[in-house]
Amino acid sequence: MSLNLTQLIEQGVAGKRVLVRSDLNVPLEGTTITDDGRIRASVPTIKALADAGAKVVVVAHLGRPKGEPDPAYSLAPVAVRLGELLGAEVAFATDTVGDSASSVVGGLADGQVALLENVRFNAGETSKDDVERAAFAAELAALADAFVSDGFGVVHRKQASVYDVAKLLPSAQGDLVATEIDVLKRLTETPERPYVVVLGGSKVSDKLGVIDNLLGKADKLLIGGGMVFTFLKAQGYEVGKSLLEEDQILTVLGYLERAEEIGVEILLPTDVVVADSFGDEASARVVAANAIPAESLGLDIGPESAQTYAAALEGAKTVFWNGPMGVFEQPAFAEGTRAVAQALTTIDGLSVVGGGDSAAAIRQLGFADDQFGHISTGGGASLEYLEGKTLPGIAVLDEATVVGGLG
Ligand SMILES: Nc1ncnc2c1ncn2[C@@H]1O[C@H](COP(=O)(O)OP(=O)(O)O)[C@@H](O)[C@H]1O
Ligand SMILES: O=C(OP(=O)(O)O)[C@H](O)COP(=O)(O)O
Repeated sequence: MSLNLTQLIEQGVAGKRVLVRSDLNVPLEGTTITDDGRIRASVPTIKALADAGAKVVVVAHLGRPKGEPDPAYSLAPVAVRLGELLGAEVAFATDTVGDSASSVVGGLADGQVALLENVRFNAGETSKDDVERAAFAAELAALADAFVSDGFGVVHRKQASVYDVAKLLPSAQGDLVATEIDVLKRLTETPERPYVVVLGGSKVSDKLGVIDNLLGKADKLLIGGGMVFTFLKAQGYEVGKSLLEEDQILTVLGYLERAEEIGVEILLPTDVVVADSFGDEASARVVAANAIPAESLGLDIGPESAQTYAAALEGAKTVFWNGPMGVFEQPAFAEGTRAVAQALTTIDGLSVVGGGDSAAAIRQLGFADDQFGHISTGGGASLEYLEGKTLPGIAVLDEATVVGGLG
């Protein structure tokens, strides 16, 4: 069992430098943060440590820069927002493990917070070479006396600031990671029935693994978004220019057959909103799902399907939703996502929304976070957990212990 945050704090963190891995990967337009959900979710762990008198050193990534500094991916705007949410200025280091980091961390008073520049500006962070990654992790570890893993969105990544550093410092699990895992456990171990899973979005092959694992657990699976068309094709329908993963058709057929055998309902849309080209709102129109014209592409589930899906969610006691039902970024293709979100707000039980785009979608459509049971900060991480995979950033903490206090 890994150490939790309270246990670490009880070891005495006052005056100690605690490195916190948070997931502050927020959407930016220029330097404007368009959804600060991940920063908000990271605040409680950082604040608990600061309140206990620790010198808190936050390490995080933004986007996928190529292992070298790239101003477009600077965390500087995030430091400002984090400071606003904490109610105290956050010292920002303009590098991750260089002179600026040393001097900022060295200058921290007890209870103060610093944020290091984007950890992915260093090739060692994401290197596939264990030695190179460990060397970079050692540079990070040199900045701190203890480590707290709180970036749930990255616990499925075997990266230096998530995995290797936990082997070098007394390490504990942060409260955000603990909460996320608790909720996901409820989805996999003893879900209250009926249990409905809604899957959409565009990363089709990423999500098929979850279907494999959840088929035996859920009562109903509702399919939306870009996933729809691989299913329709598997059933022998034409899908025009819609998103299609040809190499997954056989896998999908297998799921459809297994679902029928074990009595799990897989719902597919009966109508679809199509357009002549991607995002062409002017040409949006509703067609039957089995009659998608060859020259058009499906960008949302249709109104009849939206109603069917909302009805299928009625009375559910457990719901997991990952991936928007359509290209919600544009009003003409947002209604399917809105209908599912609306239905989720009426669930008398546990509703979990996972995935960066799904969370952004519900906020963009005007829903409030507290209308849902839990909004996960990790899309890929929650999917991998539900697939039954071992998450490196979680597993490594089970090996880490604090022996004899923090010294
Ligand atoms: N029918 C569709 N065709 C293409 N893209 C779609 C379709 N439906 C939804 N999308 C897109 O899927 C994206 C989100 O997918 P994904 O990243 O898988 O979700 P999440 O981040 O919630 O896991 C959105 O940008 C949305 O526009
Ligand atoms: O945005 C994230 O994941 P998500 O899109 O799966 O929710 C995390 O910050 C992880 O980022 P990564 O997928 O670049 O490792």
